[in-house]
Amino acid sequence: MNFRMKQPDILCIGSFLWDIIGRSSSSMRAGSDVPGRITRLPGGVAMNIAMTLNNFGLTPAALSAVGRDLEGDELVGEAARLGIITDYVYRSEDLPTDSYMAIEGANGLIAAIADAHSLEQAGTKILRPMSDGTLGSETTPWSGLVALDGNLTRDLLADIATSPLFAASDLRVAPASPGKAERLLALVGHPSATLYVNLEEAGLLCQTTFKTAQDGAKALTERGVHRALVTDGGNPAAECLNGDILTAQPPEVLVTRVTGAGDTFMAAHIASEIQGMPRQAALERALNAAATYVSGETPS
Ligand SMILES: Nc1ncnc2c1ncn2[C@@H]1O[C@H](COP(=O)(O)OP(=O)(O)O)[C@@H](O)[C@H]1O
Ligand SMILES: O=c1[nH]cc([C@@H]2O[C@H](COP(=O)(O)O)[C@@H](O)[C@H]2O)c(=O)[nH]1
Repeated sequence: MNFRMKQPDILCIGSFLWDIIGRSSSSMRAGSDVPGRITRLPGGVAMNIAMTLNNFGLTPAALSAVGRDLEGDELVGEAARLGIITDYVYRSEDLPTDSYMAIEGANGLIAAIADAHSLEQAGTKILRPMSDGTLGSETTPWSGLVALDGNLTRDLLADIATSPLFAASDLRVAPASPGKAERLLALVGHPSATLYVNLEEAGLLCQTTFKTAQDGAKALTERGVHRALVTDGGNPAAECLNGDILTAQPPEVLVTRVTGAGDTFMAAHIASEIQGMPRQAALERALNAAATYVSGETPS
């Protein structure tokens, strides 16, 4: 087997796009026009998860839609440079590479727009390598890990929930944003999916608000989610599987960044389970890794 044909440890399905982030040290509001810095970084939830899994020593493969434009070439090149397998990405002739734009002031995120239209329009084409025999087929489906993000349309998520292509996979699912959290309702009732959500997203999925991660995880599984992991910032997180609830408290840290905390938690949890850690130990390691990340260091 040559290097290019390296078998992935996990398929990351969802958004691979460019994040364009404008940051200013001034406090901002709607209509502000202030000096600051504008950066462009690889982003999209599936890309963020893939990058973090890579930091934990895993080899992820991307399943996504990326345009055959300059932005797409650069994005695929950057992902490959970071160690992500990009051979299975659907490169569209007519759809542009997606992007996400956010404005952050001294007073936090002012607003963001996610333009994931190409991913949405490409639909099932992004899954072709799972059906044409490259990574699997209906008769011999992919039987490893899958990290799925909630940027896919609700219809495609509903197809995935019943598709024979995913019947043997260990499906780990993350919402794309609180605004898209409800799309994950398509996976309620799936026999083996694990959902990774924060407390707000747990509430959105259950059309209520929860006081603790424990309540959120319990309610999600009672509604038909196979396994739920719910985080709550610096407060205890919970995992519920078959009515059995585990909780653990993240260590106290000085917070210097929060964007990406949930992705770090999910990637560290998946990596810990691949290494054979039992449930409580995997939960604790993931909480430690995410706390280390928010404190400004790079966990591994
Ligand atoms: N203030 C904090 N102190 C310690 N750990 C934190 C803090 N905020 C986040 N974390 C870590 O990041 C994880 C995910 O954070 P959370 O805010 O719940 O998710 P999201 O980033 O998805 O909103 C937490 O479970 C914890 O491990
Ligand atoms: O509808 C979406 N919103 C946000 C993201 C991604 O999520 C990250 C920022 O989200 P947060 O601030 O919640 O960490 C960015 O990388 C962005 O590309 C996405 O894929 N889809």
